[in-house]
Amino acid sequence: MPLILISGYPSSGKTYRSNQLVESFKSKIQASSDARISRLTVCHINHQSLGLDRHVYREARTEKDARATEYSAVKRALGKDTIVVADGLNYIKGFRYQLYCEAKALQTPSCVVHVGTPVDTCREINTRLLENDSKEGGYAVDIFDNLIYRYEEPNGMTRWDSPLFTVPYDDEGPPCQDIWDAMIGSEGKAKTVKPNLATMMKPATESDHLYELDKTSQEILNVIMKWQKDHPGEGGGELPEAEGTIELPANPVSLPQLQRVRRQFISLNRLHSVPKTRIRSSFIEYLNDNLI
Ligand SMILES: Nc1ncnc2c1ncn2[C@@H]1O[C@H](COP(=O)(O)OP(=O)(O)OP(=O)(O)O)[C@@H](O)[C@H]1O
Repeated sequence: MPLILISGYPSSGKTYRSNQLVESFKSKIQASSDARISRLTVCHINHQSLGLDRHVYREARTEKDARATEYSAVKRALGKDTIVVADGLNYIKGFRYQLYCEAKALQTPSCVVHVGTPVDTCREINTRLLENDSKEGGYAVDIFDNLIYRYEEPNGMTRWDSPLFTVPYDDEGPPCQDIWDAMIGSEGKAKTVKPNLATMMKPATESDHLYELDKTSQEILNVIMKWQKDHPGEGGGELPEAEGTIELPANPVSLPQLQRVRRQFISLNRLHSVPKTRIRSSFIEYLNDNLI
């Protein structure tokens, strides 16, 4: 069932907003006479429920383990009659992308709720929590600064961060009704999502998987660079390829920019392997999402 991915700076109020959302959804479920709705439950997954400590962010290894724990908890809960609220920093774009793929593979919708508390307010809250030695939270200052620095803000233009709901600090609550409509449907009809190429991925068995990822994505980059060279000054363009159309943005794309997206794609698909026959189309899809 649907995935609601919460994202925000450290101490921005992610749990505060998640609790509001969970309460609102529970009331809706309780009040519904539709059997498809009343059998739903809401699963709120966060550091507390997973027994994780904020110190995991001090080291790359412990942070990676914590992310893997969150990932498996979300994946497990998604398969049931459950609305999953993944309340975490979820600050890495690639991590949000992977969770989006998990939801999509189950043909269930997902959205991102960005807790848009400004940095200075987060810092004030964090300082207050630290001073009060609160059990509620508070990050060591260096960890807090580092997480702010690394935060990759959700972008509603990309498939995996959309629909995107932003909650300003002064708002009374998140737009619960809009989120409910997007995830469950205004008529209470369970929403389903069509799988796409990026989500129909199966673990690769080919031993040359990495080689293929590298080679195919480089070929696509060469096509783009050649097109840009042959069409100087032409803003944007659509390059029909055998397995998808590359949509180039109005401004020319530099090679380092393309290489960055390519590296991201390769590292994402090392974990979430795309079959050899779909590498080309998946990479085109990924480029189109990232070159806007
Ligand atoms: N919009 C808000 N209005 C009032 N209080 C808020 C708001 N946002 C956060 N708070 C308060 O700030 C404190 C920290 O909030 P919360 O624990 O939800 O942050 P968090 O982002 O989940 O933290 P963490 O990054 O540690 O998971 C809590 O005491 C919460 O009640």
